[in-house]
Amino acid sequence: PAAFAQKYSPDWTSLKAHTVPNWFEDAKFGIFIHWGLYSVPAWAPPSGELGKVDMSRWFYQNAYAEWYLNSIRLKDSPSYKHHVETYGADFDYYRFGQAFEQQNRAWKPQNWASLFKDAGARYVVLTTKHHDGYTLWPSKVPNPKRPQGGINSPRDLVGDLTKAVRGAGLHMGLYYSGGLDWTFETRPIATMGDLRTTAPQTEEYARYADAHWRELIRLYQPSVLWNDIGYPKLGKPEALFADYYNAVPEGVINNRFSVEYSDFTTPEYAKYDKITPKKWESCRGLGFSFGYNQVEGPEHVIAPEALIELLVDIVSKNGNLLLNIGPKPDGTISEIQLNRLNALGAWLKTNGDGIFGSRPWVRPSAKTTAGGDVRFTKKGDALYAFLLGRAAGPSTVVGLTLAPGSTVRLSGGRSVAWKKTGDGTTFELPANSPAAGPVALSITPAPAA
Ligand SMILES: CC(C)[C@@H]1NC[C@@H](O)[C@H](O)[C@@H]1O
Repeated sequence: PAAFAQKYSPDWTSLKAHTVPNWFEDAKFGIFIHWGLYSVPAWAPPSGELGKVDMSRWFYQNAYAEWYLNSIRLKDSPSYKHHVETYGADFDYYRFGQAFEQQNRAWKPQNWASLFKDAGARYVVLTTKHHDGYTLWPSKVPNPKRPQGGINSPRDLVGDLTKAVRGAGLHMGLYYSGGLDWTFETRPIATMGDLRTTAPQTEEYARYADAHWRELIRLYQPSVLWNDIGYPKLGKPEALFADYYNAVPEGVINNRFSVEYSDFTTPEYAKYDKITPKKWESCRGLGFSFGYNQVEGPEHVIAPEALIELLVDIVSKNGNLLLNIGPKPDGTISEIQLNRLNALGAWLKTNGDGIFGSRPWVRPSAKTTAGGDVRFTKKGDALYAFLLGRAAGPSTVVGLTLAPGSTVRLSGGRSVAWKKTGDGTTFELPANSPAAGPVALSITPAPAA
């Protein structure tokens, strides 16, 4: 057979012909995984969510446990104090590699794949190289700054998880820190300005990062290229993108190569407040960190109900939620993280019909006369209305008008009586609200507006 036509050429005009594939539009919910050497110390001051801590202090009290190496380079940080007390001032960060590699030998990736599938996730994104430069696959690309090695996992953690995730019917995406690599640049980052000036821009690093992305695409054909913190100016993203799409036509590329083209944007610990036509994906940890942080407790972790409502809100506005899990070095996941995944999975098992495969309606939200929040999605001939905040009994959605004879059902099929009122439509909900999460109503036919 003729070779596949190389549909994409290395120029923005050609690349802009790529459209977001349905699988990513339909997926709505993915699992991010931050796993690496930082998972061994697993320590950061839980100072607060990104965006809620003054940036002049953020780097000194960095809540991101995956930033441990940078944090201990700042000698007046709580992390440095912890490091000296726990490991000693002379303990080099990369020595955590021994514990990480020893402990993850017992890891069974299929346990993660089943857990994420049961949680309702449709795709997974794993860190392949975070800012510390350690690769979670046995890369054949030599690191010129680490001739002594110790910077590549001997076990193909990326390949093992990719195989298990695909075996469970989920898509597999890969994260790569293209913008920062602390084996190429050892100066600490204390300000946003440092973030820019410590991004390696040498030809040597550009070749290294490009070779890494190409190796990852060749070995794993990832469905998502989740680059982070930009890309070296001497890198050739247009060529990388064209080669990627020609190899993985249903692939998607995020906006953190910081070039003029992407398939989706990536608000971090943030979400948009209205329907945003360009596809977007909101990412966050369950607590304040992406890497596992052993000192995070329930007071730092999003509550189950808030997590479910977060997903519904994001989906009503054309987004996906990429929810992070930070595993321990041996691959086990903390109880509180499991608890949140199970809560989300339980709600989605009953109410996921209006989430997966849905698209935004003409407007994302409404209020009830009791002041409750409502979110909408559309799927086929049905409008889905999600009544947040444990709605129960007669509930009136303001400004919503149904066609005469419309059918309204609760998830699971029980029909719901409704009537037109002056303010909108009153639904006779069950007297007791569900265990956790919004009441989901399907309304057919979907009102026009
Ligand atoms: C959203 C997530 C991928 C975060 N991006 C910025 C990083 O500095 C941070 O550690 C984390 O990876």
